[in-house]
Amino acid sequence: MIGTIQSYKVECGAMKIGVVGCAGRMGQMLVRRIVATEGCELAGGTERPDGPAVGKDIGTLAGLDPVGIAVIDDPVQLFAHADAVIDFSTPEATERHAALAAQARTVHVIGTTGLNPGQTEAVKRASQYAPIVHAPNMSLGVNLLMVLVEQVARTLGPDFDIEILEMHHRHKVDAPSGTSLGLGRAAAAGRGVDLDAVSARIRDGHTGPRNSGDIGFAVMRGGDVVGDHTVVFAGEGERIELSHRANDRQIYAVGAVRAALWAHGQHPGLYSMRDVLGLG
Ligand SMILES: NC(=O)C1=CN([C@@H]2O[C@H](COP(=O)(O)OP(=O)(O)OC[C@H]3O[C@@H](n4cnc5c(N)ncnc54)[C@H](OP(=O)(O)O)[C@@H]3O)[C@@H](O)[C@H]2O)C=CC1
Ligand SMILES: O=C(O)C1=N[C@H](C(=O)O)C[C@H](O)C1
Repeated sequence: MIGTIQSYKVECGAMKIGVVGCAGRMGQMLVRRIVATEGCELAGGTERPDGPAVGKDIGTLAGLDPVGIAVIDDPVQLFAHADAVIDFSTPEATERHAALAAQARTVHVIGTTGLNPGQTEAVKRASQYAPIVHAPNMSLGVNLLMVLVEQVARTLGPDFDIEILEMHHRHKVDAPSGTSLGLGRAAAAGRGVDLDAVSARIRDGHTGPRNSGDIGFAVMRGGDVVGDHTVVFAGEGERIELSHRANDRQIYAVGAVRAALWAHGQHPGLYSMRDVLGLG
């Protein structure tokens, strides 16, 4: 185990927010956002044991001036010390972190995607003891898109086929994206069906015609694309497309810090960005 926690004070009485996976693409964004946000104080950050960032200054890693806090590899310390911990890491790490949040009664904001059903269930169990915000996408735009998709799916009904397309950068490891699956759940809710019963995630070879009522997914990976999502409603003679394009990861960090501030003082429970943003 390396390092100890010593907060970087922004202002007295500020909310102490820690970042697990603080050297990652999102981790660095989050560190910058916390330091820049009034009412927040950077509580520290972790990386996995033996990770190359352990022991380095968190601020320097995020492209800031040094903040005098070294990256540690012990999440127990971080969860005990922080008021909230933001987690954009891996499904395995997130499952362990949720148990620590429950133990320490610390707010846990989870952006990690690709959790399997067991890991999702573990997060749900942990939320009996701590406020947890879990969302596959923290941006205002995407969460609004989810509301619109549900409304459009409800209005159009089954005559319109629903297909969900996404493109992400070459480093992304899970597919379809958590956001695509969230959009699929929104469309399924609009239609009053269970997504698992209607989702078509792989098409290859002689597939036969499209099953009526399916919600289809298509995935592209390449370059440095931050995150593009389109929901297509294809009918006879016309097509509606609802799209969101992310140009900057900052939108996710803004949402995650907002979620941490919102969840502070909430009762234990599992919350979504719809709760945070008041989108119903
Ligand atoms: N909800 C949302 O709005 C968004 C969600 N995401 C999701 O966030 C997750 C992370 O994405 P991204 O930042 O691009 O990925 P990165 O791989 O860049 O970052 C993840 C970081 O977590 C670290 N990590 C791995 N295991 C542990 C551990 N046990 N303890 C602490 N840190 C650990 C990784 O270290 P190492 O590389 O050494 O393994 C890495 O630095 C993905 O699931 C992605 O889909 C992304 C953007 C927006
Ligand atoms: O890995 C990413 O980058 C992103 N992941 C999230 C997802 O899986 O939906 C959110 C966003 O699209 C970026």
